[in-house]
Amino acid sequence: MTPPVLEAVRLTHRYGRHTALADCELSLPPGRIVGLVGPNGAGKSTLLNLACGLARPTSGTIRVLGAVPAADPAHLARVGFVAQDTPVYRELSVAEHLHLGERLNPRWDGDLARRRVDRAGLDPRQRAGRLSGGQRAQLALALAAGKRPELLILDEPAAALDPVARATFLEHLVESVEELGATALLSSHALADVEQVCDHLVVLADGQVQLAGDTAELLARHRRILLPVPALAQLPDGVRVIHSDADEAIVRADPSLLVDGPWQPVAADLPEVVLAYLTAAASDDGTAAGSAYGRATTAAAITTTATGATARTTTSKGATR
Ligand SMILES: Nc1ncnc2c1ncn2[C@@H]1O[C@H](COP(=O)(O)OP(=O)(O)OP(=O)(O)O)[C@@H](O)[C@H]1O
Repeated sequence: MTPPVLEAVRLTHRYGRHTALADCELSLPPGRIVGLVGPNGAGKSTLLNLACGLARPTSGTIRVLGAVPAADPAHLARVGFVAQDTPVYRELSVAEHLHLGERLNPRWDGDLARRRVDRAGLDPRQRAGRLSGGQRAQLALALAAGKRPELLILDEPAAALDPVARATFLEHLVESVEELGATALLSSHALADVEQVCDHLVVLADGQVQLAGDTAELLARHRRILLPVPALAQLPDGVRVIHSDADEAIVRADPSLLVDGPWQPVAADLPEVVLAYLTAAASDDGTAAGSAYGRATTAAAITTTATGATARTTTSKGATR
């Protein structure tokens, strides 16, 4: 069996008394574009920082490409990281960034980095401080790709971009990952982006993994069922209601279990499945996230369209896990 690119076992990280990740179990297969989604404060950046070796677990373990993250310079060279807000050196030109990349990275592929810069239409003489947000993100992506990483980690790289810049960035990201033959792990609040480019999904909430798997498989295992509420009680064993409201539910089940009954199963899309898990997680705990306020912010923090329109969301009534 191919070894996982990232493996977390009982991974826990605390900031003082605050637990950001609690006993996380995760195993990411290679060759995927993995979407990491969850509301604000879910622990996404913490997980990505641990994967890059920028932080150490409080307890439990995380292994990346078979070793402790940032175990040595050779391991560091195998992981590319695009941090939140895609930081660059404002005073340096695009060409100087590429030169710096060459000086700092033993596996540097100057041709690839230049090709990415050309493809993004960046002027090598332009200072990074004068680039637009979209151009800065493209430069950060070119620099990360130039390392020829086996794992490319990106923390909400497109969050501040307008819809066109975001679509272009995602297109270039997919091209880069294909060219490198790498795995990418990408955190995002935009479910439409994740639906568009990711073939593996991790849903994180309350510092724990709520759902993980290849998107095609997850969609095959979930259905939206339209039903009169009393019919919930008639669902056969093996059907797990993730979330329900007055007249419909998102369930996890082998579709063959749903063939007979007073319900009507229809395909669920990725945003519907994600929102069902997040709403269920928000209503399960006793924190602000479980309150009406928490549910509202959960839904608002997760947008489903590239233009930021908020998804149809449901109440948490009747959720079972
Ligand atoms: N340096 C820190 N010191 C104390 N608490 C922190 C620190 N960094 C993060 N936290 C807390 O840990 C939790 C997880 O934060 P994290 O940034 O990992 O979440 P996130 O899912 O990336 O959120 P967002 O989507 O808002 O970026 C939050 O409650 C946050 O307030």
